[in-house]
Amino acid sequence: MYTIEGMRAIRRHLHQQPELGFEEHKTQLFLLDKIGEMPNGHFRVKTWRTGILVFVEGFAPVQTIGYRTDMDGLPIKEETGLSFASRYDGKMHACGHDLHMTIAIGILSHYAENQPKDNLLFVFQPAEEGPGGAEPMLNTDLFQQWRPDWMFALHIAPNEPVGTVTTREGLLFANTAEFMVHLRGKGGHAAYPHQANDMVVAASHLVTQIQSVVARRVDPMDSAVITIGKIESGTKENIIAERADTEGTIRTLSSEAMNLVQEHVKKIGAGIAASFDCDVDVEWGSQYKQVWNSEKVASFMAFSERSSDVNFREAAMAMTGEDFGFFLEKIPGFMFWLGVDSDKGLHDPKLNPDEAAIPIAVDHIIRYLADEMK
Ligand SMILES: CC(=O)N[C@@H](CCC[C@H](N)C(=O)O)C(=O)O
Repeated sequence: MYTIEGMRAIRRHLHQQPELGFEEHKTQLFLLDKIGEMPNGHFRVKTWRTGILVFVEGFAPVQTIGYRTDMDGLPIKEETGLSFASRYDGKMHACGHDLHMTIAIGILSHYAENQPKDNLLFVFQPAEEGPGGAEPMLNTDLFQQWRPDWMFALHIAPNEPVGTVTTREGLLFANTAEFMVHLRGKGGHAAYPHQANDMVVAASHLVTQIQSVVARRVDPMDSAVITIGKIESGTKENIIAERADTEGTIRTLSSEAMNLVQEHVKKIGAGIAASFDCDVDVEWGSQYKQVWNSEKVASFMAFSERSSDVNFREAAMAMTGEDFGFFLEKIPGFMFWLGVDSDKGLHDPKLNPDEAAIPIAVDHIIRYLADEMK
């Protein structure tokens, strides 16, 4: 089994080579190497696109338990200044997937040397940040052939101290929908706005009106967030822009609120097109199902509560998204947060999770699985 130093080296290697969704080729090769180095007579290893499935045969199986990690990095320029910072300009493991993968490898290395009683399925899933690897992976014959009876996963929590584990029954993470709005008008000279059709002004109205959907359309007892994370428009201060392109994401606690918000984004797009006499095209990207923890989480919560190696607290719902929700829609299971104590949060260029959380998670999960396989 990997030592703490061994796991740290794996994490740092992965951290240096972040790859975007479905481009995790080097990550896949590196993980396959690590899996290949383990005593693996009872492992069956298959790849799917840039992902990996490892089926660990139990010696007296009555169930198959799945454990999933995501693999991709984000298009963020790292600013941590760490000696092992990303070597790929403009890409960073800023959502902790380097730790997630390391923890999965750490657990797997234990079962390489200690054949489990039940079957285990380790799911190394690509493209969590987009366009979404969970849903297509779930639908493969390969996954269905090894389909677990239940499964679980973790996500790092920068705002929680190391040693803290939190989760809850029911909704943990929100429904999400990415959207892109493309506005097309007529460019021109800054001094002659009446001869042009300014897409900077149209996009500004669009962004402001979209924010009013949450304030004035969603039931305040429900909840939603719309973030426009990107606007691209214009070339120079004295040229009226003929085009503007925006990208955003919608987060809701209920699927009803998601339908309502999407309808209103479309209506606002049509309204902007009419009032600014321009073309507006609303395009939808990845849409993730909520992460809904089944009753299965109760045994993990009870185990964590009585464990002296972690501090357990019940989690609040979060507006983060996770395509692990697609697995949980079809297979009972749960996700939990793992404290990594970073003063910078997820998707921040200075995110710096404390690596001390890695062996704590590995040990906690191995002991939990031992309890579940009794
Ligand atoms: C845990 C986390 O940060 N997850 C991402 C998931 C991205 C979903 C999708 N790309 C979208 O933006 O809708 C998150 O941003 O919450």
